[in-house]
Amino acid sequence: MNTTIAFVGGGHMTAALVGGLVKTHPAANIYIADRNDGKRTHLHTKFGVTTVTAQADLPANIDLLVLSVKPTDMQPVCEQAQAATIVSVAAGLRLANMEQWFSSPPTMLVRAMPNTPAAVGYGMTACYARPPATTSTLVNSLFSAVGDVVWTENESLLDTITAISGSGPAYIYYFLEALEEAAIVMGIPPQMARRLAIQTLRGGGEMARLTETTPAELRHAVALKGGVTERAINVMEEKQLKKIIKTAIQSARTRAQQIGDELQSKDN
Ligand SMILES: NC(=O)C1=CN([C@@H]2O[C@H](COP(=O)(O)OP(=O)(O)OC[C@H]3O[C@@H](n4cnc5c(N)ncnc54)[C@H](O)[C@@H]3O)[C@@H](O)[C@H]2O)C=CC1
Ligand SMILES: O=C(O)[C@@H]1CCC=N1
Repeated sequence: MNTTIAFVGGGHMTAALVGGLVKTHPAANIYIADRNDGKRTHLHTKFGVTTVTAQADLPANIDLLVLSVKPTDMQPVCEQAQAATIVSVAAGLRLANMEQWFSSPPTMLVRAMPNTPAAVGYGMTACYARPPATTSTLVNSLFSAVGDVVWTENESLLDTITAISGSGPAYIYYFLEALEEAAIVMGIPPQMARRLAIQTLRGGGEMARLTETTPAELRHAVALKGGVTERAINVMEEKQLKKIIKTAIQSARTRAQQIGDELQSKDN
């Protein structure tokens, strides 16, 4: 992918995308605008990319512009944005809303929801394009360089996807914290506890990915009747852990929808 890619916003999500991208894409073709000095220094030092203070200082010949600021900071960024293909990774913000903000509308506008494991090539990104049912090869190559990509023709699904795979890494880290803390409380040395927890999560995920077996069947193959694991699963069932997780995810989806509503009502 020998294209010029620029990012507005050099925060967590951009750092993750660029971290994955530089493994296959020349750093010389990546530009990042961020008003924060520390973020610019960090990104330049770590990845060798070019950083600028203001969006207006980005080069004119950008093939792909990724807008990666907080949803509430998007309007002035869109007003200044100039590129044939523009991608927003902002949670909640709807494309119909964004379209009203461009003084120079792009030919292809995409709303994407990536996640931070893009940094290590294991990202998951969902995309929706305007006009609907179109896809962009350029945008697809950006996100497939850092993981898996799906396209949807239904923009509202992106709010749900945000709560599943956009936020999902945080749920996984939370579970990891719990696994690790349980191990330490029961006497395992901290370093070993982390290793046990991470490799178990990694192995479980990889096995679920590589086999045809369903997650429930994989679970039953571990939780033997009358055995050890069954006791733990029973406690999780009694405490309705699945219900808690589903309620939590619905709450995250509601927040994504709220962000979209708030930005829309600000515009009307
Ligand atoms: N952090 C995550 O896991 C994910 C974040 N997102 C989305 O990505 C976007 C960025 O999120 P983060 O990187 O986590 O936020 P962040 O707060 O870490 O980074 C935002 C950056 O934008 C910069 N900025 C704001 N306005 C600017 C402007 N006009 N010109 C130049 N720089 C400007 C800030 O200085 C900051 O460094 C958000 O819209 C969020 O919804 C999407 C998926 C996952
Ligand atoms: O929490 C957030 O708002 C962003 C969107 C998905 C993950 N982080």
